[in-house]
Amino acid sequence: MNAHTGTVRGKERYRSGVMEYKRMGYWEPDYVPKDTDVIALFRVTPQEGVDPIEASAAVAGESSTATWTVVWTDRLTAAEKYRAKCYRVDPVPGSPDSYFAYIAYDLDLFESGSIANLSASIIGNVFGFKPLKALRLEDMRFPVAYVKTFQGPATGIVVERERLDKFGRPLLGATIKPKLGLSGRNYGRVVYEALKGGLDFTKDDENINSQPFMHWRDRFLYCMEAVNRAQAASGEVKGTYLNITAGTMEDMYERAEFAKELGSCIVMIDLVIGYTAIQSMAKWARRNDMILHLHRAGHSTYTRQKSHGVSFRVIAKWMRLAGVDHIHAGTVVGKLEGDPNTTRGYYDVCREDFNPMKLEHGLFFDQSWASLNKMMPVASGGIHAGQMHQLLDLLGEDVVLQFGGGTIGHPMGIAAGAIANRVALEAMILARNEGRDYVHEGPEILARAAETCTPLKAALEVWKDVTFNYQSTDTPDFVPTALETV
Ligand SMILES: O=C(COP(=O)(O)O)[C@H](O)[C@H](O)COP(=O)(O)O
Ligand SMILES: [Mg+2]
Repeated sequence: MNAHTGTVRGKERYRSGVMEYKRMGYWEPDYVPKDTDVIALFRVTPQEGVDPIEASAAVAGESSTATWTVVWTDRLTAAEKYRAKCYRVDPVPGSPDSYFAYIAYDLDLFESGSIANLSASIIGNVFGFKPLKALRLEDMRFPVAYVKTFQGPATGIVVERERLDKFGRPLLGATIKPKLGLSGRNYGRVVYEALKGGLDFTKDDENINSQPFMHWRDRFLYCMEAVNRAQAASGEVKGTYLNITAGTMEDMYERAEFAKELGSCIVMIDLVIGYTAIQSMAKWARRNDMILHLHRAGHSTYTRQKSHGVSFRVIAKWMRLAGVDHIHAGTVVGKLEGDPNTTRGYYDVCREDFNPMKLEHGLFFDQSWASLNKMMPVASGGIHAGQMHQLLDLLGEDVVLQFGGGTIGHPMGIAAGAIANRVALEAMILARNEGRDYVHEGPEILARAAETCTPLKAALEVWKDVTFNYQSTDTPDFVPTALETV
């Protein structure tokens, strides 16, 4: 036995019976993670009376090689290597019942290029484990050797901008509303008005697939007619995310092929199709020069609560590996959950070559992306033209700003809604480029632009009081404090 860790070794280790996970070798406080290890950080809330170290070692055990009892067949394997090692357990600041457990996994535990395999290990069983009251996967660090086994975003931000011929500003989009019920022809009219008015993209909603009121082929045909007409009218490249989500892979491929045949530059999938389907579509998108938009439909069922589930930063990392080009990543100011600091961390995962550890943004590890393409984050959900200065400040330039209600709900019509958003954006970009303090002067810059743009004036008037100021549920655990000097 190792006196320091309590790990049992030799013949005793494999005596039949039940042994604590920490004694079986899943707790190794002296372990220094290798550059090639995958690392996972869990927020562990043990049941009352359960030792946090044992609870964390159990997570390491059950997410790698262990079961509830000693098995002699371990001896037929390189068990010491394959065992995941919990090497650090820290109390969570301000939360006396939970602990951050750092667990290292040898690279050989994972199949190359498979999110399904990775997630089956890391989140496969452990979330239902009885000694734990709750468990959350907060963050992961992937070694370069593993990152390189994935394709990464099919197109990437740089090539997307080149294909669209749009530079130096965020892209503008809109989700077609109402979400359900429009016929193909009326749907196409909304797309046309929004694109002709000045948006770059329109988008199917997450639950628009092929319903009795509008079969998918009708939607694709009318939408692409709208795109082509709007391109001709504006002289700009336009796109509409045709949602190819369907009940089977065969149906998805059929829809994707039809979108391509009609000349679409972009297709869309929902997160609910599953990791393997997402990776298949990313490969299809790469082969077919298509931008791949991902709507994170369903994510809040497991990402929103801090004590249990999977942080969206982990989903964002998995999706960059899996190879989507666009990912919904939050708006901060809109109608859906999004703490500014936590959201900033997601955006960094999408857009940086290298993420330095930044606890105040929820990033627990340095992460190199090894030249994988960057993902374009998409800000969508309850945003409007009056927030343009905040959106530019909080989310930056490489982002799609998507105004669904904030385009289609405009009192003067859909095209006017699009004009309002485009003029607000261009006024703000101009102010930024002129070096003005556009964050503080934002309302004034918008009001000035509205003097010569009636649609913007109407948008500012109708949505002037709309804010969504609620408490965030997913805030970082660490805040920077000023260093005291004497
Ligand atoms: O339909 C919308 C937004 O419509 P609107 O612009 O009218 O509010 C999107 O599905 C949500 O933004 C998704 O949320 P998230 O982007 O956070 O995943
Ligand atoms: Mg939606």
